[in-house]
Parts: sequence; C-alpha cells; structure tokens
Amino acid sequence: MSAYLNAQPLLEVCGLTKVFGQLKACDTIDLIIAKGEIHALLGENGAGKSTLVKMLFGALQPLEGEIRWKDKPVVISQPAMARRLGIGMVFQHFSLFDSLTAAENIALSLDKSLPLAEIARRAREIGQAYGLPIDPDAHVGDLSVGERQRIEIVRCLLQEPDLIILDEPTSVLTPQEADRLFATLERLRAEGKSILYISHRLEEVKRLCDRATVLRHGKVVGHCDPRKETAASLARMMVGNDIGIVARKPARATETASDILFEINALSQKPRGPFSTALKNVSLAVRAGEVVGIAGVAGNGQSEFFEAVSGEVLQAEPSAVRIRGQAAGRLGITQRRLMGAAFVPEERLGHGAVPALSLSDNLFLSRYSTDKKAFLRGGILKRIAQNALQIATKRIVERMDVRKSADSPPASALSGGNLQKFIIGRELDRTPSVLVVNQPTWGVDAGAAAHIRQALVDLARSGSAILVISQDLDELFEISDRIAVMNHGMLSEPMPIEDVTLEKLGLLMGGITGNAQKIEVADAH
Ligand SMILES: Nc1ncnc2c1ncn2[C@@H]1O[C@H](COP(=O)(O)OP(=O)(O)OP(=O)(O)O)[C@@H](O)[C@H]1O
Repeated sequence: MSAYLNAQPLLEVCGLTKVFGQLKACDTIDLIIAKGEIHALLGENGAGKSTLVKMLFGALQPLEGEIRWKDKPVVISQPAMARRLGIGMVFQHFSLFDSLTAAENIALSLDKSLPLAEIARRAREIGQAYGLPIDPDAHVGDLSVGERQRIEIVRCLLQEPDLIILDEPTSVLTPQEADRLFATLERLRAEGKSILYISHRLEEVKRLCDRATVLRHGKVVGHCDPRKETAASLARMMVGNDIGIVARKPARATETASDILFEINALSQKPRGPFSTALKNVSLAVRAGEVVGIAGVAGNGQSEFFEAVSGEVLQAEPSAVRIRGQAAGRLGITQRRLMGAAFVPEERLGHGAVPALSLSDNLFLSRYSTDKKAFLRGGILKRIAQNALQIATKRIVERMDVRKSADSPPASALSGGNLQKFIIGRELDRTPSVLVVNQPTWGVDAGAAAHIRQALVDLARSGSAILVISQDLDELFEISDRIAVMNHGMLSEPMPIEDVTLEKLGLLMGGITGNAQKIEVADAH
C-alpha cells in the first residue's frame, strides 16, 4: 500500500447527496483524499463530478452527508469559506477579464485587498517557483489559452491551498503545455499538496494520478490505481460497457469539381478587435463524402474562421464562401442554413444554446426559420407546432443519449457533455449537406465522444461535406480524411490522412513549414 494511503486524510466525504428535482446528481458519495496524492475523479457526462466538486468548493450545498476537513466536520457555505479552509479550484471555463492585466484579474479574486505591485511580485515569484511563468502586467486578451490557464493556477496557488481541484485542465492545452502542467502538479504533490483531478483524458490520468474514484449516475462505482488499468478498462468502469471504435470506410475518391459542397476562396479578414486574429488568404474545398479536419493551437484564428464561414461575420466578396456551388459570402447564418449548411460553435452555453430556455425552445429557436413546415402551423398568424417540437426533441435526446434530470430542462441544467451531445444532435437531425463543427467533443466522455465521432463520419459517408475544427489531434486522426493546420490566421494545404504524422502537425502548428531537418515538435508560443 502506498505511503499516502497511510497518511491522515485531508478531506473525507461521507454520504454526500445532492438532488435536482427528481434527480440524485450525487447519491451518498463517500470519498477520501489523502495528503500528497493526485486523485482522479472519473465518470461519464452527467455522472455528478461537477456537482460533487461544487459542493466541496462551497458553490452548491449538499442535501445530506458530511464533509470532514483535517479531521473536523465543516459546512462550506461559499467559495470564500473554501478558500479560507485551504481548498482552491481551477475551473474548466476561464473566468478572466480580457481587458484587464493578469495582476488586476488576480486582485479581483483575492479575499483581502493587497497593493497591485505586491500581487504582481508574488504572482511572478510563484509562477517562477512552479514552472508557470507569467507576465503580471500583460493584458489577458493578448495571451494564449495556455498562458491564461497559468494565471488561473497561479491565482489559485497564491491562496496557498492544501487541496487544489482542477476541472478538465488540459482540454485546451497543447501537448507541450500539458507536459508543463503535469510537471507542476507533480511538484505540488511532492510538497505534500493534494490534487483532485477531473479529466476525460484517460491516458493522462494513468500517467499522473495515484488513485481514481469512478462515478456513475451519481454513485461511486469503484476506486482503482489508474496506473494498473488501461484506458479501455477505465472507460469500461465509467460507462459500464466497452467503448466502440469509430468505423471509417475510406471516402469516395472523387476529384470532380461538382462534388465540392463547401468552398472557401482567398478569405482574408482584418482583426475585428485588439484580441482578434486576422485571417490571411484562407482557401479550402470540402467534398461530398469527406471529413476535413483543421488542427491548431486555440487562438490562431479558428474562432474568426468559424464566424466567417458560418455567416456570423459577413464577407465583402460573395464567392469567399460557397455552399453547394452558390456564393454565400454576403449571406447571414440563416440564409446559409437554408442552403443546407449547419454550424456548431465551440461555446455551448450562450452561443450554441440559450441557457435559460428549455431544450425544445432551443431547438425551435435554431430551426424555426429553416424548418418552417415542420415547426410552424397556421396561416398568417403562425403558431408553434408543439407536438412536432416535442417529438423532434425526444428523437434527438434518444439518438444522442442525452441524460437529463427532467423532461425538458433548461439548457443550463444539463451537464456540459450532455448539452454538447444535444447541440450536435440538433444539427445532425437536419441531415445537413455541409456541417462545420468547432471542438465537437470538448468535455464529452469517451463513450459519447466515440458516438459523436461516428455520427460525423456516417454523415460524411452518406454524402455530406464535414469540416471539423479541433484541438484534439487524436480525434482528428480518428475521423479526418484530410487535415490542414491553422496558424496565425493562415491555413496550410490539407494533407491526406495517410501522409499526416504527429511531427508534421506539430511543426505546422508551431508555424514551421517546409522540410525542417531537425524535427522538434514546436511550441506555438
Ligand atoms: N443546476 C442544475 N439543475 C438541474 N439539474 C442539474 C443542475 N446541475 C447539474 N444537473 C444535473 O445533474 C447531473 C450531474 O451533472 P454534473 O454537471 O455534475 O455532471 P458531470 O459528471 O460533471 O458531467 P460532465 O462530464 O458532462 O461535465 C446531470 O444529469 C445534470 O443534468
């Protein structure tokens, strides 16, 4: 038995329960976190991981159960209380203001006020000590995702926590940034700090974590030493059965222009604000039957590209975007959808769905103008075809296995991964000829991710053109027929999947083109 298991528990959770309506999101959970361990919290989407850690951080209150901290029962009524006890949290969604500096952002989160110069000094010191270099005077909006995350972690470490909760910390990092983060976490562990680590990336859990607790449907279904498991056995424990592998028949080998369903021609766009990236002469053609992947480190123009191709930002030149042969550059998103295209943005809450509206209302909002016949009834005075809307919502929920706590809950009440499944399902349900999707499986568990990827490949093979923007290189390898790389607003020539290697992608992601002799996977920052 490892030494840390003999160590006194730092945190003990006994019978912790949280109920939303009829749903037990956490059902009598027991968990012990020892001093000096990295403890993984695993579970499929909606298993109750976020609910549990929100109770530990004082953002939600349990209905029943007890939390013991350093051997004493505690009631954690709010995050400030958690911080005072020594519990810090780094959230999955960054909570920094773009227009403020790193030091100003940190100042906002501190419970006691300190002079800005003092905060900057301490942040710099902690950053250096833990291998997380930051510039306290830099504006957050100018920083890469990896740099922003360093600020979040430094901000957490400034409070000198004994337990650090990390919710999916690597989903937005390059492999190199993730390595750096692991080194920091190992160092914290060596100093006797404890870490509760939520991740859907099972390989990194195996590499980093000492122990894992697995949740399913709100209950603890097992504990294990992840180093002794395989990624497949961990996934099986989470989901309860084996995860399918995406079946990918080769795409039809056609070169005829008529097969091009989606085309971007010399698309250039000036930066739309101080924190936006210019697009430089981007061209790409996606054919019927294929999946084209766009790899790249976040912040290299992917969001601007998505906005331009989806019609959120219009182009001066009509033929900059062509959908099924028709010029669409000056058309808005609804008109592009009417031409048979569908778009799934990266941000699911607020962009992909309206948080306070029910799933069926969200479905209606996105489809009433493109599917009038299906969802509107009556003559001039239109009314919503509630029955058809409910049937469509149910169909999507069943097809994508969306788990939820009520019949038609507000979008904000779904776990992150389940909302993602719903949004993707909503677009797949239209069987679009062209589908552009940004980060399709961000925060989605292994089983659901395989389901979504298979659905994208199947849609392509049924004759649609699919464009996937993703930071997850494994995902792109699994589903793409060709892969291009976006770097500093430029898009590389797409390579057939047979010719793509991780090294080539790494070099292109770092902005190195041509035949570099000395291969060193580039860091894009
Ligand atoms: N505010 C809320 N109101 C109603 N139901 C909720 C609320 N928050 C979460 N739930 C439900 O509780 C369950 C657990 O959600 P939770 O966010 O804890 O899952 P998770 O394991 O973190 O999932 P993911 O991996 O997708 O983030 C889900 O079924 C979710 O729909």
